[in-house]
Amino acid sequence: MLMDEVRHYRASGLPQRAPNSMNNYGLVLNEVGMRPFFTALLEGYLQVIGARLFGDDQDRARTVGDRALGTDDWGGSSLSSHHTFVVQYSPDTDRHLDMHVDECDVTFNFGLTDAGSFEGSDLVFCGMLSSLEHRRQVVTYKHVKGRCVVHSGKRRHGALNITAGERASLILWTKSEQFRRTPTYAASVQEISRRIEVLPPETVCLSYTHDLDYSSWMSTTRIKVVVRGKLTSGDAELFVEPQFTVGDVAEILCYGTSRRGGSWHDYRTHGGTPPLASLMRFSCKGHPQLEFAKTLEAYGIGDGDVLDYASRVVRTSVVFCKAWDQLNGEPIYFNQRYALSNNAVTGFDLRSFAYRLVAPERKHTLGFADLRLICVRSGDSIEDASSVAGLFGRGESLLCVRIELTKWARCRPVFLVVEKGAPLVTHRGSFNLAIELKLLLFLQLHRKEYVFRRIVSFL
Ligand SMILES: O=C(O)CCC(=O)C(=O)O
Ligand SMILES: [Fe+2]
Repeated sequence: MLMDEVRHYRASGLPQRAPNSMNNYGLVLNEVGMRPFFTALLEGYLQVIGARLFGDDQDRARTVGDRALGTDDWGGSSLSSHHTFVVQYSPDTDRHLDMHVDECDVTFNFGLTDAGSFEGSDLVFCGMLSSLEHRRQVVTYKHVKGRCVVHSGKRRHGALNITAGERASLILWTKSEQFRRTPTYAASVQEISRRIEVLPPETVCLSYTHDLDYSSWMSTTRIKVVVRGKLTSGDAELFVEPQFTVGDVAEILCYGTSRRGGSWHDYRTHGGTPPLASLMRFSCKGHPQLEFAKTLEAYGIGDGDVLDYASRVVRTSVVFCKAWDQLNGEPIYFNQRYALSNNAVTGFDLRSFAYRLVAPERKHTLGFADLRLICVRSGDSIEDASSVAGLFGRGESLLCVRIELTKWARCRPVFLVVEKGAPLVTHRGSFNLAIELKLLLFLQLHRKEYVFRRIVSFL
């Protein structure tokens, strides 16, 4: 019945937003008139359970049956508010949920789908946020319809890929405002330094969104796919991480080699034009002309991950962004991308490109000679004859290039040069995902294929 309501609401066209910052599919039930019902559920039933499992020393049970519970006080004795939503997964929408902790103190997660109607999508629980073992696996759970999993919001968890069918869960994130004001709370949500982890993290507990060291732990095994006779520039090699889906790689090739062909999603749902990649043939392990899917199957390629995807496939390039303010502030909009396809790109190429970007805005008042590029790190002017690849400092993954106009105006376009492939950039002591990776991550999560097509090109 609840799922019927969710479907009806979603079909109604009434306003709705994503259930939380990580799930895109589902519905916030509190926002469609159901808050009072779930408040009653919390007050009538769940508070008691919260107190027994995560309450103060008087309320908290020490054992369940003859097993030690081993939980701590997470404000379960005074749970007072809730954020209640439904999340949904399917192979074509949200496929998985990256490792995370919740924005709450105690989470109640009810399975809404028959276990037989989906495959995969197990919930994986790892350690507590502030423990040395927070990236070690503790238990894996397969949802059962009608059964509720109760866990501390601060336990690291995530959902594995769903490989078939659909799954939905009803989730109540509950909070204790009272507990949040205590010093115990402040101490227990301190993230521990990665440096003092005793055992190395387990891959399944790594988060590509939250772990700065994610890529360094991921498998480096990769295969080489050679694309023959499809590119005007000749044969090309593509390195592929084992986690890639067939679709991920096919899409890259598809976008890189041709703008023709439909999207995988439309093709699977409605038929019509197949994606170009499905018509392509590849060579692998000495077998020429293998169908793409077969090539990757031969290597047991699994599911994809966008950071490695970006780091292995989309190589160094120059991203032109405009920002009116701080150099490392959020750029106001994404403007244009210049692919550094080889080491031969020179300062002159960059300046010509920059000129094409700036000139239309300055009407006809800007001559080519009015424009100079400055490497922000060194403060040096970039000479026309210099190699752009050589501008990256050792180990540096972000290089800012400022455009200077001899006739200076208030608005200064700022150009960022990003070496894709390094998910992190350090600038003035802060860590950030490189802009392109943020975009890729966003696009991967939101599956905005039309935008994706515009920014990813095969080098
Ligand atoms: O997929 C699930 O059941 C868990 C979802 C979850 O962890 C969350 O929304 O916080
Ligand atoms: Fe969660």
